[in-house]
Amino acid sequence: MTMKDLPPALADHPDAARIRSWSVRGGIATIVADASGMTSAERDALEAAFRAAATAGDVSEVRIAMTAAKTRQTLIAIGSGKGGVGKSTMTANLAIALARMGKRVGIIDADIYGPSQPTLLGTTEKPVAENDKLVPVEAKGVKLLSVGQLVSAGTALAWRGPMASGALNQLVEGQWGDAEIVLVDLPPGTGDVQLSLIQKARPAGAVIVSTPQDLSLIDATRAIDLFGKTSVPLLGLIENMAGYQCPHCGESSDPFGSGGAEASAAAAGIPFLGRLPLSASLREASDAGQPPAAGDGPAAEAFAALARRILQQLEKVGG
Ligand SMILES: Nc1ncnc2c1ncn2[C@@H]1O[C@H](COP(=O)(O)OP(=O)(O)OP(=O)(O)O)[C@@H](O)[C@H]1O
Repeated sequence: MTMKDLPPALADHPDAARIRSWSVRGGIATIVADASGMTSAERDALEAAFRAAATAGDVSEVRIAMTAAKTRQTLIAIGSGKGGVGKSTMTANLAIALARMGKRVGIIDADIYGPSQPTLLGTTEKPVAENDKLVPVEAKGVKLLSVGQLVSAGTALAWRGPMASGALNQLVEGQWGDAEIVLVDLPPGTGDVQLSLIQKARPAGAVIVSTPQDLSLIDATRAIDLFGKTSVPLLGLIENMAGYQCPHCGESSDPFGSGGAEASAAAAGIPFLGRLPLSASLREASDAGQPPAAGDGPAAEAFAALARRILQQLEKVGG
């Protein structure tokens, strides 16, 4: 019996294209169907619908195997040498910008010192576990698993090496399903927690976020070294809080100097991906769970441009 012999009720099902093989022997029908990209509830519903549609005529028993081609996620680590440079804000907005470009995107918020992604994406939903794996929540079109969803910020802060690594593994090994790109918001710094997370997650590339001050750039160089030592390709450096445009007179100034990040990137031999200015409205919107990348102002365009450059670099390193 071939696919052409599908019973009419099965052939007419809107998801009939998912049927990979069909056979009947001794009154037992066997269906193999592709369940890629479906949630477990959708998968169960489809299995029940196929079973009902196949039970006709000589068929007294239906065996169904739902398979899912595992989407290989491309992980991109977002790191910084020091805290407070806007790494989490950047991660949330880049994820949304990538999603708006049609990518299926996830975020792993591994920042045990300040897991802020739930706030940035405006969600308080907690992930559930299915088959011992955490199922990411959806917010602003992005899948999210965060340390902040598992424990209080104070608890995470007190974690030491193995505990932190164990918890972070749970995030990495979550049910990322059809997500193509997963951004990993790393804890700031270059210690053991970062090292073991990088070794475990094996990101396809890393992006470093820095502010223009010399001290931040020195720390950024340490983060660059960390990825270099662990053989993770550096996709480039983003300069955040670069320059300030006065909301009253419109005049631009560079309180922390200008050109430092570009020079640091050049010295380290990595691409400079672009800059984002210091902006009170960006801070207010981000902290209120309204990422500007989801809107259509100049900030959304700036994040989209950074996201495009990241994809270009990713292609170059074969990620
Ligand atoms: N370009 C910007 N202009 C103004 N404020 C910004 C900008 N980028 C980030 N911020 C603000 O700076 C603060 C720190 O940002 P964020 O939490 O993203 O930094 P971080 O590097 O992830 O810090 P940590 O790793 O310590 O949690 C937040 O209040 C955020 O809204």
